[in-house]
Amino acid sequence: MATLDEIRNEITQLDADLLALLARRRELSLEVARSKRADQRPIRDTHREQDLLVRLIQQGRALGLSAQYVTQLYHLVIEDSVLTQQDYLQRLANPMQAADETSVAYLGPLGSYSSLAARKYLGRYAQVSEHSCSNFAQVIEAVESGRCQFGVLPIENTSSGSINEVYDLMQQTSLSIVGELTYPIEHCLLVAVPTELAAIDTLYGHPQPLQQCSRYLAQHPDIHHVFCDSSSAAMAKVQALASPNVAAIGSADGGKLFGLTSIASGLANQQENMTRFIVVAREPIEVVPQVPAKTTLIMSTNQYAGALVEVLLVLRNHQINMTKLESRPIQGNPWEEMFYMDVAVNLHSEAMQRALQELYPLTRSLKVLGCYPSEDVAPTEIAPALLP
Ligand SMILES: O=C(O)C(=O)C[C@]1(C(=O)O)C=C[C@@H](O)C=C1
Repeated sequence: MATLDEIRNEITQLDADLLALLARRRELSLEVARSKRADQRPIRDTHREQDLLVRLIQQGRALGLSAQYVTQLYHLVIEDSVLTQQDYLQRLANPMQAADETSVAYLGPLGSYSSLAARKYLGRYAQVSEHSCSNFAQVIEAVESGRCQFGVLPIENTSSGSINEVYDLMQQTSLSIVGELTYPIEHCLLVAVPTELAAIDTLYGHPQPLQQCSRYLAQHPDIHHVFCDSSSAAMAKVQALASPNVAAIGSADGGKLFGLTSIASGLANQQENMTRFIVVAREPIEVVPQVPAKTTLIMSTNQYAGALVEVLLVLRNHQINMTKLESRPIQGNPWEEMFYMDVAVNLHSEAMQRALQELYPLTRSLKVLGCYPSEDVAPTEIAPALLP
């Protein structure tokens, strides 16, 4: 019988082979992207994906691998392939995004959810210079002034809803939205020294995570909450205090940067706790027709009954799918509302251009905040009839 070391050596070698194969697969998907660019075909081909998944499930079964395992694996592989192709085509169309180096501003020092999201979004750049800010307005200012190429701002959370301050800042700025990403949020109670929940009397946290964990925190009414500018500021505070009576609320990954350990996890009201971030830059980008796009609009409607309905009818008549509608008061004009809208369409598509022509006379003000690649790579489901 082989020794444990021998078996592990074989696993190590196998893993290296798997990675080399995945890297080769990625190279091939880039070749596909080049060919699709030449004949203007969309990146996504769900028929091809269905065929591929059905075949792989059959092959997997013959090897003793479950359909669920194979499907999960390949959803990930295909997502990577689609994103790699999108990124390639987008860089060709937007030379400003083709450089190896970039800079980004976000809320909170290293370890904040915004910093983790920024790192994920800019993962393909060889070098990223990071600027941490202590509020959202500073993030906007860092990009407006040209000190940073990108700003990453949270816009909505599945648990606590829209982040109004960011919507309000977007009313004022000349920046464009050039990207989006959704980042999973896992809130934990983080401590600096070994302790237990019953000993905690003070909890440091950013108001957003505290709100997202309101139900859990309501079960511990004796714990006093102290608001901080960011989750990292809360973690730094707890690290500095090094007391068994204090904790911070934040991600386990972020906590590690401050030497903190988690004593309770999964605290959010909603189990699927995700934050959607927008990425802003000084110049708008172009989204190539092969890449699914989203456009964000901000508008104020005329003050008569049914004005918003008319706007929505224009979208419906052009078969434009609205993925988000948010209203915010107009600063300085009590009782008047601004509407933010995300629509799943390219700004330069014929449908959107026609809709805009009809929307201008129906609105008092209308501004396009940006058109950017949609990050959703919805996994292809296999029609039951095709299941092997
Ligand atoms: O075959 C293609 O057209 C590809 O783009 C490659 C690929 C894949 O990774 O297998 C990726 C996206 C498509 O939706 C289908 C398949």
